[in-house]
Amino acid sequence: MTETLWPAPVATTAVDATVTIPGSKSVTNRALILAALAGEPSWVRRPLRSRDSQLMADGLRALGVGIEERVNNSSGGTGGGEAWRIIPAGQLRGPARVDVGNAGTVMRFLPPLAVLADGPVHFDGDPRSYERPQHGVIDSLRALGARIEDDGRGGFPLTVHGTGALDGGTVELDASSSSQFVSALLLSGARYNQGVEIRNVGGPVPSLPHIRMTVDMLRLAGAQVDAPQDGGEKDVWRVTPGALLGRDLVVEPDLSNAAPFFAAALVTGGRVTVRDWPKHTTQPGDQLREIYTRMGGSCRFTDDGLEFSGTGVIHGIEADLHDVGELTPVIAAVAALADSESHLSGIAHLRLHETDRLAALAKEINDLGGDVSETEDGLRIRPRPLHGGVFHTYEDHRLATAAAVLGLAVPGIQVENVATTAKTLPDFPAMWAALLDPTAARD
Ligand SMILES: O=C(O)C1=C[C@@H](OP(=O)(O)O)[C@@H](O)[C@H](O)C1
Ligand SMILES: C=C(OP(=O)(O)O)C(=O)O
Repeated sequence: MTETLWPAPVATTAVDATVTIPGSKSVTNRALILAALAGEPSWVRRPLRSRDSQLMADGLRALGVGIEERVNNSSGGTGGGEAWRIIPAGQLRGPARVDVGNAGTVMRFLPPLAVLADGPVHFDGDPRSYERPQHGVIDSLRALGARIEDDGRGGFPLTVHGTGALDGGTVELDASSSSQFVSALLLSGARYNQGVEIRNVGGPVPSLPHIRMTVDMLRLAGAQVDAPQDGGEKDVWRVTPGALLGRDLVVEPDLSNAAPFFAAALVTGGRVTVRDWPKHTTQPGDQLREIYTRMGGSCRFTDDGLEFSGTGVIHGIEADLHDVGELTPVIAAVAALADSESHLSGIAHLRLHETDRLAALAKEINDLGGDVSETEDGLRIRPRPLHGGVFHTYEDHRLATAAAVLGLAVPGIQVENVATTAKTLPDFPAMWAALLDPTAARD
């Protein structure tokens, strides 16, 4: 097979740009699920339009949900731009076929909703979807009363035999490999006859901010939720049965996708502003403010958004990224350009993400002359002078953006399959070019 290679542009001067980052994947896909389960239509404004959100929208459409994509709507409130009108199905329908791609949110969030369809829903996805853990969703749904046929190993392809309703109740699971198991059951749980109570009996759950996002969004849709974040029992989440309200929601920019753009400020000693950075958010990307500051940058809120400045000197970092694992690839790239060693921990679960991210980062950075080793639960990164070469991305959007960050400082990096960024950031190569072109960046 021939490789498609993208020459990562080198920064010849310090960047100085203001960037609009498309909507959050995690917020968009939760908003779509909650709108599909609501008792009335909803608006989702400034949604992310990417492979993962398109897969979610197509999956819901297959189940009978109406999703009208409108550009420049004038139906009021929050200004122009894109808005999706979501019309719940009344009765979700089967038979249906759903492609989950390699989208964790689609593969985990849709089966719990499909149990409410009135017929079989067949799920399949990319080869990697066969390897990513699904047991926390499938075994739990079975324990709550659902009939599911799988591949014999508890994963995709699988068929959920929807019967229009699910008893629900209490379920124990091991959510140490993905927070998405908990979010998935909570999101649909309000529509189960007895609601759902989820008890994690495994190790610590990663990505807790993403569960907070689920809880907050459920509450805003009118659901009653108990969660450890509010003093509830540790490792127990509960949603009471009830109708969900339609909402009019503006999706925040995807703060995790801001990671490479702020990294450009750090690496080049420049300045990048991300527009519309929320003052309060459950997105894990908000922790970039603290992490990149520890690495030598500084940030401040301006009238436009959040401005990050770098000096060109980057410090290594000791960081437990258990809560914010999806930031790891870009942080690892920045760390490889630092003036001292870094140790990233708490991220063993990244071996089960889009690819084995720990192995991939170590191999690809080392192939450029780096010195990265895998630890039991993370990476040790010792900065070395790097050289050009092909950086493989393993169909992982965040590997591609990490490679682009390295390319700012290291001439001759060729990124294989940069198009994989379309999972959450379809216009990445054009956005990156605009970042580096002062006239385009001053938009
Ligand atoms: O619920 C979500 O939207 C997400 C939860 C996290 O998954 P894990 O808990 O599997 O890491 C995160 O890494 C992923 O990018 C998005
Ligand atoms: C882990 C990620 O995605 P997914 O939703 O597919 O789990 C990610 O975006 O970094």
